[in-house]
Amino acid sequence: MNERRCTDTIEHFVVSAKQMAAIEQRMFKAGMPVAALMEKVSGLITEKIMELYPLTVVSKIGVMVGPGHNGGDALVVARELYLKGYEVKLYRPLVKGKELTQAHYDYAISLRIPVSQAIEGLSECEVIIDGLFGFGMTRSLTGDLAAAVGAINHWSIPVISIDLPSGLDTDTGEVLGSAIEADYTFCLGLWKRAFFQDRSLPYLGKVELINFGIPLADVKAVLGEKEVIKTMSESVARSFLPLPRPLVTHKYKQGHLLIIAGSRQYAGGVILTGLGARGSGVGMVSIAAPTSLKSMLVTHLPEAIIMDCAETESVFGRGGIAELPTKAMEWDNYDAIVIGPGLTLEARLILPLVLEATTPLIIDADALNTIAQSDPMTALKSRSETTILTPHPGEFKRLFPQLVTETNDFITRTQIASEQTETTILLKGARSIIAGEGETWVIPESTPALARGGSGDVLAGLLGGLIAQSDRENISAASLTATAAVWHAQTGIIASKVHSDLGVDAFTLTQYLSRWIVSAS
Ligand SMILES: NC(=O)C1=CN([C@@H]2O[C@H](COP(=O)(O)OP(=O)(O)OC[C@H]3O[C@@H](n4cnc5c(N)ncnc54)[C@H](O)[C@@H]3O)[C@@H](O)[C@H]2O)[C@@H](O)CC1
Ligand SMILES: [K+]
Repeated sequence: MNERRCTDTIEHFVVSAKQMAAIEQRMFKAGMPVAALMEKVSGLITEKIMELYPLTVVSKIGVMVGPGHNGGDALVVARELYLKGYEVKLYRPLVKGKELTQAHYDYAISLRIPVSQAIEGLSECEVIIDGLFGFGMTRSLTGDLAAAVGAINHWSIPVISIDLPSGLDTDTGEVLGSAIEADYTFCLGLWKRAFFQDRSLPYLGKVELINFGIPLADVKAVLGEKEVIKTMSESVARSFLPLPRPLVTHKYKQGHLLIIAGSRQYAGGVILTGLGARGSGVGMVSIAAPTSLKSMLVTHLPEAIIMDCAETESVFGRGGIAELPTKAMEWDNYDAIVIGPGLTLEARLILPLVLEATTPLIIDADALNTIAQSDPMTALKSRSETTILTPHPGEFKRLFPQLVTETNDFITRTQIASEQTETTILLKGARSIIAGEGETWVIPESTPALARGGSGDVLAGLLGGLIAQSDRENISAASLTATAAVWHAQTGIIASKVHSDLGVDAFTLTQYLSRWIVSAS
């Protein structure tokens, strides 16, 4: 990988609870005192809280204290805030705790920081700090603990969770019994997997990583080569773009993308895919679509070469592609192919041929549903060139029903599916996940404004256009797929700032694709 694309910093790594514990142990073994690390981390959290809620605005702070080191962090934060002049009140539902946590509790009592015996004692607070459980949470919350979490979620008091909202599984983001719905979560040291699982998003609130100086060597030693999961940041994604363009070039040198899409029933998907490709900057776009769509496509995408295809009978109102013209199947003419949007299940007539193409292939929408009806593993594994699948969770389930039953973890699911099919997979969601060729990427930011029909068609075209014009010798398909996912998500964010979360229809989205690139300069 090109050196300027530095993803080797702490902010990029994503770990499981087990890996985090192992990394922490290496630091302790090397001599870092546990208590010193807790002081350092909690000092940084205290600063953040004071920035968010200065004493001039807020004075009463409630602190929930758990039995482990998450509770220890909370007690150090409570002490520091108390010493700064805040009115702090503790709630500690479990009397037994780890030694260091107990020591901090004893000291807090010696300072006369008040303790409430019931959660209701915190109901008058202006902010609540959740230090019940961190990555050591192993069992479901029940009894008083679950009741306390329920009470806090019911009040409208802002909650700040330390490390992660108590009650969430650190890896899968599942709610174990009951979980805090935080307004802010300060994730400590390294991103945990839960932050990139869609189901945990309603609990996390705004998230921030508190970097307290974990040595990179310890992270790498624990993760090894195989278990690395990284976030694709905007700056890294930008570094993967085919820029600057060479001064002397021509359209076919800037990539030629073939889009195979559309039907009479779903005529618009092919336009949106074409507009997504246009936004990618790709040199040339060819489109194979049913003949009745031709004049419409020429109107919307005058720059594209339209190859009209014989249509299937519209018995079910489908009017899909019956046959691809010979010209379309001269695969060597193309640098990438996108197949799927709006094809209907008539895709079965052409898909076997397209799978044989010796060109990078992006498979989306109805092409995925068609593959799901046959034997996906065999169909995909037999391909010689790069294959990228872009399912949303419904399509993923149709393709890999067994995996969905076997694992609750969206990241693991994507990784296994990629290994089994020897493809790169983009599992689309509020936090999209990409796995391919041994790499795993997660996309840290997006917007619900993108939850609109056609949004995926735009992404397929954008991704196809990017793959077609990129230096594939040096940039992996997984990196490019993650780049397209960041580009798409950030475009949604930019467009929603102008049009609101309700105003980013798929066409509007295409009009903002270049803004993300320009926004960096
Ligand atoms: N990783 C690091 O380098 C650092 C970690 N720190 C803190 O340490 C935390 C992890 O500490 P711990 O490993 O002590 O884990 P936790 O503080 O998350 O809690 C573990 C304790 O809770 C108990 N427990 C788990 N589930 C329970 C349930 N449902 N009901 C009742 N008890 C339950 C366990 O038996 C254990 O005693 C992190 O989240 C973070 O806040 C920081 O202090 C400093 C740096
Ligand atoms: K917590």
